Amino acid sequence: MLLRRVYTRSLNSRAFHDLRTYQDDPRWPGWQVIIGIETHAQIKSRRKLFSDTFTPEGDELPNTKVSPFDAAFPGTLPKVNPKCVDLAIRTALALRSKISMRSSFDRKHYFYSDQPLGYQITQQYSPIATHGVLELEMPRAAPIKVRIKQIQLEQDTAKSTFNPRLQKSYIDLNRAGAGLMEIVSEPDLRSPEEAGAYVRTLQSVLRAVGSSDGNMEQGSLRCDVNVSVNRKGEVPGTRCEIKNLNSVKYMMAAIVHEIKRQTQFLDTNPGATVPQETRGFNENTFETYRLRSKEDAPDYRYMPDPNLGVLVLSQARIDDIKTNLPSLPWDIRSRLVSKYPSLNAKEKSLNVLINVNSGKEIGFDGENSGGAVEYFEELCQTPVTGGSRPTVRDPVVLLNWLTHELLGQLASRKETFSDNPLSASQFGELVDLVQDGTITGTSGKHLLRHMLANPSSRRPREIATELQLVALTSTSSSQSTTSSDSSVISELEDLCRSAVSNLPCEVAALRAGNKNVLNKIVGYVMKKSRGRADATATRELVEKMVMQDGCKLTCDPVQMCIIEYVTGLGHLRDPCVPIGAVNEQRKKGLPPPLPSQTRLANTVMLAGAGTHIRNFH
Ligand SMILES: Nc1ncnc2c1ncn2[C@@H]1O[C@H](COP(=O)(O)OP(=O)(O)OP(=O)(O)O)[C@@H](O)[C@H]1O
Ligand SMILES: [Mg+2]
Ligand SMILES: [Mg+2]
Repeated sequence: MLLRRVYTRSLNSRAFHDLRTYQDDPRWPGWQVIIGIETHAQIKSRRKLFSDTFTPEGDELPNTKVSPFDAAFPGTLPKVNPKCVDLAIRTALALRSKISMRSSFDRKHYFYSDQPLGYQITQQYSPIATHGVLELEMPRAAPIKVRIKQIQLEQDTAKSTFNPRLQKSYIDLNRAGAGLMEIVSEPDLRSPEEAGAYVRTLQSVLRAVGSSDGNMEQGSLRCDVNVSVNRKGEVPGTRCEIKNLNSVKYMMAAIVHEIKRQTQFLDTNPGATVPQETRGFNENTFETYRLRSKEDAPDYRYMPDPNLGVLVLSQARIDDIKTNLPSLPWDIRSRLVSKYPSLNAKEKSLNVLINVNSGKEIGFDGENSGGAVEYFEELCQTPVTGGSRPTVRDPVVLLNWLTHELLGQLASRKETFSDNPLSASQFGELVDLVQDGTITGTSGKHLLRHMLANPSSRRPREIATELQLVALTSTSSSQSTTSSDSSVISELEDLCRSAVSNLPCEVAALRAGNKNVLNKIVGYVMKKSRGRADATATRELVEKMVMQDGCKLTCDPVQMCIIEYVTGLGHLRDPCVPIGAVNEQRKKGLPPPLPSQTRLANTVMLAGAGTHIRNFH
């Protein structure tokens, strides 16, 4: 009976074109662009959709994670994995969809070597969820609501690789039968940028609920993009579908090329419609190319899968999943911003934190502890370490250290947040040491590197002392008691004194009023102190030492001019030397020529005795 049911394709043709007001785009004036995206997300379930074989993680040998059912042995039967269903329900709830209490599976027939069964089991006609919404935050524009047409469960295919040298195709069945969710949007997107924002937002939702890695580079998220164009006020054009895009960048480039191709076609063929095609994208030329036309489109001969009954869900199961649904990115963001208003200006870093929290390397079957947001909140809630009175930590400083330094250093160690060996209390203390001036920012980074490489439960202050990272500072600029003891002060003074005597030209230029060279002198001290010197204290000390003789020119202006000239500081603008002559020497790798005595004398005369040399420049 069921087998005889005839299925017809039905495209949801709600009047989407009048949902959004037309906005002219200067890149293609007079044209409206309509985009709808089909996303295939690998479900992060420990086992496959219809067999109890483990889902491959990507690093196993080919054909080692295959059950007889995945290899389509006759007589084997599918059995729905409830974990995949639960994760699809989580996704549906996060996308505010209507969950179907009864859904069913169809066979979509096509014959290809990566499809051992000869058909894919999917939910084309009675999907697990429909009528969802995904809201996109757009920079400098109102948020956009994208309707989700449906979410369907389906099987992944095997992987085929072609060896052109041997002219052979290899099939790896590991991926065959792994669980996928196809998330189909309504055609509510109007530009490549909106399409990019849609995929990124969807990724963050999938990661937040733990239903998929959403990783395009590794193939756990793949997109088919449908694009059509129409002239302002006209009905939507025919869509072309660009298959299998594996990065947001390529997807946006494919859309741009497709818009240009379709508008050009309509301009040069008045009255014609764009032929409906399935297209591919060439990652080298950034162009789309024809794969097949509507006429050659396969007839999938959909039919209900007779081996799988109706998938019936209970309200209690849905309610239970809803109660335990992890926080969604936008809820986390608004909670953090309302708690710590200064974070409002740190949108990018907040996004990084929230994305990490959702965990790129999320656990199987939705076991996602995430934890980055929790870690951050613990940092913020703990008062500054060691103070006599409890002082509140600055959330902006903590967020910067967490997203830039901690995550950056973990990434350079090829590790992720879940590998972080520092407790919130250790990391917080490290930031406190930098904030109170006990160690410099550079030393803080060094200390962090050391603590990541040598995990222990030791306190950062103890390690900093052991590694001799305590900042070199002066009494006047020091805020911390520990760092202002006489030994560190005299060490800084010694370093500054040595800089002053080792950099005579820079010192002379500084005396002449060229404040820019101060950075060079401070840099010298920094280097010699291995980043321990406090920059402000060093600046103050150097200036004091250099200016001890007074800021006015004490030496002969001619001599000063030569010093400035020889050091190359500002010689390009030195009226003593013609620029052509300087460049000529430069090309030969030689120092600039000395000015003639007469020119020099004129220049010095122009400067006037006692005037700072910088006045020339
Ligand atoms: N005029 C249009 N312009 C751009 N996109 C459109 C237009 N009409 C529909 N779409 C989009 O095309 C997509 C159609 O996807 P759907 O899965 O329903 O069908 P399909 O592409 O025919 O099937 P398959 O899953 O086999 O690829 C949807 O994302 C929809 O929003
Ligand atoms: Mg589809
Ligand atoms: Mg499609």
